[in-house]
Amino acid sequence: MQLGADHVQVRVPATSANLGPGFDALGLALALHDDLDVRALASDEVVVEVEGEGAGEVPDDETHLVVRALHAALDLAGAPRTGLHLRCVNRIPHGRGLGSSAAAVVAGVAAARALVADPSVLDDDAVLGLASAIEGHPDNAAPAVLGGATVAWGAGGRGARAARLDVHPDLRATVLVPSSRLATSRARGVLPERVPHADAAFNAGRAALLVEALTRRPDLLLDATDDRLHQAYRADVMPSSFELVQALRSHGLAATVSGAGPTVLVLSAAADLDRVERAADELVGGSADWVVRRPDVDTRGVVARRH
Ligand SMILES: Nc1ncnc2c1ncn2[C@@H]1O[C@H](COP(=O)(O)OP(=O)(O)O)[C@@H](O)[C@H]1O
Ligand SMILES: N[C@@H](CCOP(=O)(O)O)C(=O)O
Repeated sequence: MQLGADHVQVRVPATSANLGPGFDALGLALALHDDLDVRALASDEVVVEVEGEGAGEVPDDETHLVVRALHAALDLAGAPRTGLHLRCVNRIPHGRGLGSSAAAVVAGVAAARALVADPSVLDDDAVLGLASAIEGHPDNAAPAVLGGATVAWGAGGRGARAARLDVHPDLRATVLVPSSRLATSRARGVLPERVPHADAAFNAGRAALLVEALTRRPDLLLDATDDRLHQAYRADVMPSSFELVQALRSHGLAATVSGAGPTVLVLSAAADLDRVERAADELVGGSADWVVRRPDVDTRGVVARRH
């Protein structure tokens, strides 16, 4: 397989995984994007420039996450690894539970798909499978690839799979992003090996209800986002986020920890945005530790175009 282009641009969304009860399964794409400009070089040199989130922190060589994913995708497509000039404009905050690492991996794989002569060898299933294998979380990778809301699952030897849901046009997302970071690996490390059967049953029902709430009945969001499988276990490593989720829920708002935290996500109907804003203002308004944002739902997923 040869390359079919030497210059591509990629836009990839942030994602919020779990959405409460859908641990490791449900996710939502948010219109907060990283932009990448990728040029294949004739030499095997790798040059990485980063502006915005992660600048001065992430590697600037072939160990950079985007480059690693791009090279792995070229390998999968049977295309030669190439030198690269990668320029990233990053807006997704790192280590906050908004899927920055999944976005980086999906962007790298999508860039490879746009670079190779025959993109069909890397269809959406292959992109999702490879991205999940590299990053480990199909619940983030799936909405980053497909946009909208997604249900992801591991299909044994067939790798990760996902179904896309069209979210209700009235669904709105508000994120309360703290200044502190929490590595996903740390937040996974505090989870128990086993959970009570009753809690598993509780979450199965709520996750099923959440599909209905996301797509047809936003009025059900408060009940549908309740969870017993991960957030309480993680409270000690993100006490402020856990308290904030509880306080928002006591106001009747569908708040959850976003991904592995510490960002807090509030899902609501458009008509309830004023209530969300007032509660956020009451709870974190004026605090230098929290930024409140209201990204649209991203319906496209990753987009890559050749130049
Ligand atoms: N755009 C990016 N480019 C390079 N590395 C990235 C990028 N985004 C995330 N990473 C890596 O992933 C780490 C964050 O991953 P993780 O702990 O899973 O948090 P998140 O919830 O943001 O995905 C960063 O510290 C960085 O090492
Ligand atoms: N299901 C995972 C999701 C991790 O998302 P991230 O955005 O925090 O990386 C988990 O809850 O561990």
